[in-house]
Amino acid sequence: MSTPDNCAVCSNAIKSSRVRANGRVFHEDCFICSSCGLNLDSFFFKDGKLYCDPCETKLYAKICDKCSLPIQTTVVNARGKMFHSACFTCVTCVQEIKGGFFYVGGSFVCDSCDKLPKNSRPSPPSPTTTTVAATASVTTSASSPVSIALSNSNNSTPPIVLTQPLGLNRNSITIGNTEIQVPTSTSTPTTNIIYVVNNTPDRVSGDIPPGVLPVQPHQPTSTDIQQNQILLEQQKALQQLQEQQLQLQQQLQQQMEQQKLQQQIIEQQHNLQKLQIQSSSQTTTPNASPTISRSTNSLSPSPSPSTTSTSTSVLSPSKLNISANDLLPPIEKYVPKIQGKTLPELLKNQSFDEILSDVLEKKMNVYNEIKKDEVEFGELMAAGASGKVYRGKYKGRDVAIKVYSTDNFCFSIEEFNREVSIMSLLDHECFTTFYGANKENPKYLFHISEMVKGGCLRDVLLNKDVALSYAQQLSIAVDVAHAMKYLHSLGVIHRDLKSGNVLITDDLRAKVIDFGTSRAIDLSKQMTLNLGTSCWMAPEVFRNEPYTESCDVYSFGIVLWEIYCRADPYDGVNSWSIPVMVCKGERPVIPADCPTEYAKMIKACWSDKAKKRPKFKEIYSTLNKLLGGLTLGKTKKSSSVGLFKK
Ligand SMILES: Nc1ncnc2c1ncn2[C@@H]1O[C@H](COP(=O)(O)OP(=O)(O)OP(=O)(O)O)[C@@H](O)[C@H]1O
Repeated sequence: MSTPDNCAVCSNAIKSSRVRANGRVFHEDCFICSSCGLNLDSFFFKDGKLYCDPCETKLYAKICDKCSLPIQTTVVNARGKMFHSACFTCVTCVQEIKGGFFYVGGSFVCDSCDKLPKNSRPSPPSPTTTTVAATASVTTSASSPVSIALSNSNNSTPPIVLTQPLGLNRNSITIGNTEIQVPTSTSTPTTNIIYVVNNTPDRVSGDIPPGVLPVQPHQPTSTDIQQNQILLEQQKALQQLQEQQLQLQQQLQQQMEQQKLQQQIIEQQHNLQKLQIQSSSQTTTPNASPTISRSTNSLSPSPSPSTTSTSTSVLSPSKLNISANDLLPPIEKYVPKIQGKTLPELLKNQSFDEILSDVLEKKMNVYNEIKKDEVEFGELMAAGASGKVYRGKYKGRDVAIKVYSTDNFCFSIEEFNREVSIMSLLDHECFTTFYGANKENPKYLFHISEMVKGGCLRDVLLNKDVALSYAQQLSIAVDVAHAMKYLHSLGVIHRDLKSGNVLITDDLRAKVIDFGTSRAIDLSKQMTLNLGTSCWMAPEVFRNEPYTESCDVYSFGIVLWEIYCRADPYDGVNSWSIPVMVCKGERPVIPADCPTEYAKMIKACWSDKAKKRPKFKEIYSTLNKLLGGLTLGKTKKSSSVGLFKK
C-alpha cells in the first residue's frame, strides 16, 4: 500500500487530486499564489509558500540602481549596487560590462577602457580618480543558484563566491553552447571577470516535468523588507478603499431598491384608485357623489340622491390621488425677517400696512431669491392681465411660475414688488405657499408658488362634469371667507377678489391668490382694461367714491352667487353696461332653490351701501355655522338661473 504524499504548502497528506511540479506535490487547492490567491501559470516557491510571477516580483525582486525597475532576470551586484545586466555599463564606452571592470571614482569602467592610455581615456565622472577594488556578483533571477563575486585589487586574489554549489566535481557553467570555467578559490585571475549566467528560472510552467529545475530559497535583503512593507501598506490601503467602494455600492443599491419600492407603491395606489373608481361606479345607485367632512377635509364617495349622471367626475380624494410629486418632501416656506423679526413679532408694534410700506419704500428684499437655473419652465397655464402663469418644476416639485414681462400690457414692477412682498410675508393655509422670486432681469420677472392642481374656482364651477354638493360649495365659501378675514385683519384690501383668483386643491380646499395688486389703485384703468373684472367691482368703485375693505365683501357676494349658481355673473351682458347696472342696484338673480341663509348672505355682501355689508369675521362665522349644520352633502347640478334682478 502506497503512503499518500504530503502537500509542500500545508504539509497535510494528499488523498485526492494533486499538482506535481518541480519535484513537489501540492493539493490542487493549495496550488495558488499565497499573496493574491490566483491560480498559477508559473510559480516561485519560497519559504514553503507559492507565489505567482507578479507577486514574487512585487515582493522579492531587486530594484535596479540605474533604471529603478525590478530585476526579474539576471542581477548584477557590483559594489553593493544591483543592476540589470544591460544597465551595468561602462562609464567611458557606455557598453554593457561583460568582463572585468574597475570602480573608479564612483563609476564603473570596463576592462578594455581601463587598458587605454591614460591620456586617451575619458576622465572619470568623479573628481577622485583612484582605482579601487571592484567587486561584482552576478545572480540569476531573484533566486539564482549562482552568485560570483569578483574583485580587482591589483594582484590580490579575487574573492569568488558561489552561493550555490555547482554540483559534485563541477567548476563550470554552461551558457547556451558555451561552457564557462568558474575559477576556483585557488585560481588567480588578473582582472575582474563577470560571468553572465543564463537565467535559470526557478519558475515552472505547467508543462515542465516536475523535478527538473531546482527551487531556490530567496534571502530578502533589508531593502527588500522595507519595500515589501511599503507594498503591503499600499495593498492594505487599496483593500480598504475597495471595501469602502463595496459599501458605497451596497448603499446605492439599497437606495435604488427603495426607490423602486416607492414606485411600486405609487403604482399600486394608482391601481387601487382605479379599482375604487370602477367599483364605486358599479355599486352605487345611481351614482356616487362626494360628501365633505370638515374635520378631515377630504372627500369620500358616498351614495347620495343625486341627479348627476354616472359619468360625472368628482374631485378626487387627495389620499388616493398620490403622485410622485406628493412623495417628495415639501419645500420649506421661506420665512422673511425684517431687522431680525418675523411678521408676527413685527405685528405686535406695527400694522401690516406700515410694515409693507416700509418694505416697499426702502426697497427691502423680503423674498427668497430663486436662481433661474433652479427652475424648469413648463407649459403656459393662463395669461392674465399682469402676467403669464406657467407650470414648472422647482426642487423636483410642481410649481406655478408667474412671469411679469414688459410684453404684458399691464406690466408694472411696483405691482410685482408689492405682490412678492405680501406673498413672502403672509403665511396662511388659505393662500398658496410662496417659494420666492427672481428679479435678475428687470424686464422679465417671475415668482414661484405652490402648484394648486384643481385649477381656478371659476373653471371648476363651470365644469358641468364636476359634481359638487351644497356642503362642498359652502366649504369653498368658508375657505375664501377665512382667507379674506385674515387679510382684512392685517389691513390688506384684496381689490381683485373673483372666482378666477381662487384656486381649488384636489382635496377641495380653496386658496386665494393675486391679492394686494397695486393696479387696483387706479380702478378706472382696471375697469377699462380688464372688463371681466367689473363683474366683481363694488358700485362705490365705479362711482369713483372712496372705498374701504368692504369692496372685497361686495366681490365676495358675487363669488358666493357664482359658487351656488355655477354660472358667470352677467353672462351675455355687454361689459360696458355692467357698471351702469351695478350702480343702479341690479344684481345677478338668486335662484329660488337657494337656501335662505345662503341667499341672505349673498344679498348682505353685495349691498349697495358699503357700510351695510358684513365684515369677514361675521361672514366666516355664519358660513361656518351653516356648514356645521349640514350632515350629508346634496349634490346639485348648476342651476338654470335668471341673471338680472333688482
Ligand atoms: N399657484 C397656482 N396654481 C395653479 N394655477 C395658478 C396658480 N397661480 C395662478 N394660476 C392660474 O393662473 C391664472 C392667472 O393667475 P393670476 O390671477 O395670478 O394672474 P393675473 O395676471 O393677475 O390674472 P388676472 O388679471 O386675471 O387676475 C389663475 O386664474 C389660475 O388659473
